[in-house]
Amino acid sequence: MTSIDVRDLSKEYGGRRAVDQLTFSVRPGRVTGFLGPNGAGKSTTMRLVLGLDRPTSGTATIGGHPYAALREPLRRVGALLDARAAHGSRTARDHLRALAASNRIPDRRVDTVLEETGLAQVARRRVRTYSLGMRQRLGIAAALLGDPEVVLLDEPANGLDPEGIVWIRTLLRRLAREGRTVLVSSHLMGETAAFADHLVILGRGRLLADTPVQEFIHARVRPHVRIRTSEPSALDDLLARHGLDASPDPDGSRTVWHTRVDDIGRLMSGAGLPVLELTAREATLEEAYLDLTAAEAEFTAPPQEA
Ligand SMILES: Nc1ncnc2c1ncn2[C@@H]1O[C@H](COP(=O)(O)OP(=O)(O)OP(=O)(O)O)[C@@H](O)[C@H]1O
Repeated sequence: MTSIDVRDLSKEYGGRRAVDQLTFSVRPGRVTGFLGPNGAGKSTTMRLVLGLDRPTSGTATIGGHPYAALREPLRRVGALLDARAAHGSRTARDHLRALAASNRIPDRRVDTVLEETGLAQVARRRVRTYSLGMRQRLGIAAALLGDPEVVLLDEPANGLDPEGIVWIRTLLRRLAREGRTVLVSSHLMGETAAFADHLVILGRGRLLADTPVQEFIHARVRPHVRIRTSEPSALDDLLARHGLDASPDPDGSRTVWHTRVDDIGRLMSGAGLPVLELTAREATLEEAYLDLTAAEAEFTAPPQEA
């Protein structure tokens, strides 16, 4: 089983730290979502892992070895960094065949990944005629070509239509189920929550969180229930009597924190209060992420202009 291990990794560009003393591991058999605001250092970290850039200090290894030391790297690690990387004048099929030939990957893999990424019907068209979503699929096809144990994808859902987004989610889940190590950056919180088991979150080049998705959400967002009744003041009295923390919403409903619909429902029916609405609010990854990044902004000085 192959992990990605990042240890004390730093990268400076002209004295500015894009990646700052980063340490984390990406484990096999799960999808790790790689999150952080624009400029947080996600792409730089991926490039360092892939040996496309040299660290200022620290190490990034795959299965204990730097990428540059891997034999037949495409058979070990597949990556999508920039969907524009393919030559526009080539057909998708020729692009993949050239990649396969230079990495001693059997030609039959080309047809397999074209099928897998839904490009088989358009494989003989030149890449320059492709939409962004089709290029994205081609980049993913190239990443999967060597049947690698480790897959790194930088914003793979970029440009995909709703059907493509469902497809990528299913693909990522399958890759993890097959025991592969999958690191995926994204700005789409709803999507990340749908495909990721684990999160690594960066802010200004530093590690902010390395945690299972569910633990992260539950630690940062309180569960709550929304209630609407025709007798709001009686409801307020009832909630206060039971020591429940409630806040009024603009439409007259109440949000009650740290509680469940079953408990509130029982309480209201016991008190004979009419229930017009009673809804459990599931905490979302977006809420938890925004809570983390807001806390981070509060405790970090703004960057100095040069
Ligand atoms: N080749 C480079 N030369 C100079 N600065 C760079 C270079 N590559 C990245 N940076 C800087 O490093 C920082 C991190 O950028 P990076 O692209 O890694 O962030 P990111 O988290 O991937 O952002 P996004 O979500 O916008 O893709 C940014 O301030 C960026 O301007």
